[in-house]
Amino acid sequence: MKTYDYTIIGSGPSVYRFLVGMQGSKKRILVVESDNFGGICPNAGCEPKIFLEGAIKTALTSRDLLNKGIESPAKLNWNDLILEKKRVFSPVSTNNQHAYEELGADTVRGTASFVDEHTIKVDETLITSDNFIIATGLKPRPMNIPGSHLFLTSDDFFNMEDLPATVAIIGSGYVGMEIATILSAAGSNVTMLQRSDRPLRDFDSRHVDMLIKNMKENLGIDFRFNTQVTKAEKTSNGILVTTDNGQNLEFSTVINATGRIPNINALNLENTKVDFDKDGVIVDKYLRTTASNIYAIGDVIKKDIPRLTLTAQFEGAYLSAYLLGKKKSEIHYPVIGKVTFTFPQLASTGVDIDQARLDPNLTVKDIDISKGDFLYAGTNDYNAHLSLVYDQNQRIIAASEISQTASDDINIFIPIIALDIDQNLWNEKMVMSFPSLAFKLRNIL
Ligand SMILES: Cc1cc2nc3c(=O)[nH]c(=O)nc-3n(C[C@H](O)[C@H](O)[C@H](O)COP(=O)(O)OP(=O)(O)OC[C@H]3O[C@@H](n4cnc5c(N)ncnc54)[C@H](O)[C@@H]3O)c2cc1C
Ligand SMILES: NC(=O)c1ccc[n+]([C@@H]2O[C@H](COP(=O)([O-])OP(=O)(O)OC[C@H]3O[C@@H](n4cnc5c(N)ncnc54)[C@H](O)[C@@H]3O)[C@@H](O)[C@H]2O)c1
Repeated sequence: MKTYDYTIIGSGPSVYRFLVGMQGSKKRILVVESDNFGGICPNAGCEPKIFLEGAIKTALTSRDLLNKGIESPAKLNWNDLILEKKRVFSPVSTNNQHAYEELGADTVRGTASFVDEHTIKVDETLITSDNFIIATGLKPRPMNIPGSHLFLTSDDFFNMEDLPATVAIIGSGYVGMEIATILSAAGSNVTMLQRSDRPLRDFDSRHVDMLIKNMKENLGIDFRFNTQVTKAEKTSNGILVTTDNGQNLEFSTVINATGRIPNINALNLENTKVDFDKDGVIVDKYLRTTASNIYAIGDVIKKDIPRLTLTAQFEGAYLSAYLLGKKKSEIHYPVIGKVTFTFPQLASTGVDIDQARLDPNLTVKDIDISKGDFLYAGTNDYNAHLSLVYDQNQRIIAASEISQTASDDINIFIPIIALDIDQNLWNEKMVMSFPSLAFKLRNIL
């Protein structure tokens, strides 16, 4: 039986960066994947999502400019769009498997579970390894209510060949809000059923309110807050859902977007000393679990920082450097940018802006970047707004933007915060392209 130095369970973005870091080390590495190689991001997450978003954004931008220079807005054809997505993304898993092999790893398909701390079973085959790395990510949170088997998940959404006439999305987090934008732009009638009164808790609440107003007014999305679905049943026309406030609502399709939970059930962690709870595998500041030869990276670990592709990759890169002795210090996360790819987009970086508004030592500047000195800093975007947080030294420590270009604009603020760039440095060392938001910052850093 072949034995390995490192066996990795899962093959998502965290693993890709780990393998890049281990390249040339001569370590014997195995990657075990139960589903698609490359994990969620390139198969049923960020990448197919942003592919769909390209067409969606074009159509919605043209709608926004109707009678302002555009005569007939672009109309989406869902069937064509989803077929094109399938054509482009069908080779992704195989390509990733090959890429991992080219990086020096063996690969095997199957579901891994621990037999003991040095052995896993992949389907019926036993594999031994000196060390393991758990990188199994998250999976959709099941809803324990009658009829929940009728609901689709985000994985199903990416293969939905027919556009539903009416769709309910349960949960208004990142996944729910992005799917709602895409489906409503394509022509579905969308209703959001949200348990609390506040979606997207990670983002500035004022900008979230602006986003919801936009999604209601421009996309016609119906938001129902403080609403929980208590049961669902099949009807001749679709699915009838009942809510805790006594509503009976019928939809062609219902999508469960109530969050994602650590994908650890199949691992049989009970056969190891690895500690875990409902929020994930517990690791120390070196990404070591409580079993001395088992590490964990990516979305599956219990952490306070956002669960995103690039934070997962950062952990993969850190762990490879740590295991090769190139890095001895604890993991220190960099300044992180977060985006929801809605229309408009919402993006932020740095400290929590809602908290900053309550802190007497901090100043928040709210800027309408669709008007005045900032006019058309982005595109012809009539809803653009930027909030910046300054510390006592007048240095920017956070930014939040809602606009059609927020996902790119936020990247201006990441180096400003991470490298502590002040007004002098900005104006002396850099000339931004013009017209652009970056250029318009020349007087406000
Ligand atoms: C709809 C959607 C959109 C997203 N959009 C964005 C975005 O725009 N930007 C962004 O930064 N992030 C986005 N994310 C989050 C991003 O996809 C994740 O943060 C990232 O994929 C995490 O990488 P990972 O390496 O932790 O594992 P994952 O990508 O989650 O991969 C884990 C892999 O482990 C496999 N696995 C699980 N259990 C086992 C087992 N027992 N044996 C073998 N294999 C196993 C799974 O099949 C999976 O392929 C999105 C997520 C979703 C769901
Ligand atoms: N653009 C991006 O970067 C992006 C996009 C998609 C996903 N992601 C990542 O994927 C992960 C999962 O995102 P998500 O949107 O699935 O989860 P989430 O936790 O962000 O959102 C889930 C939402 O569902 C609501 N909810 C929970 N139970 C409910 C119930 N019973 N009824 C009604 N509402 C309910 C919650 O209040 C919350 O608003 C996140 O970690 C995120 O970082 C990122």
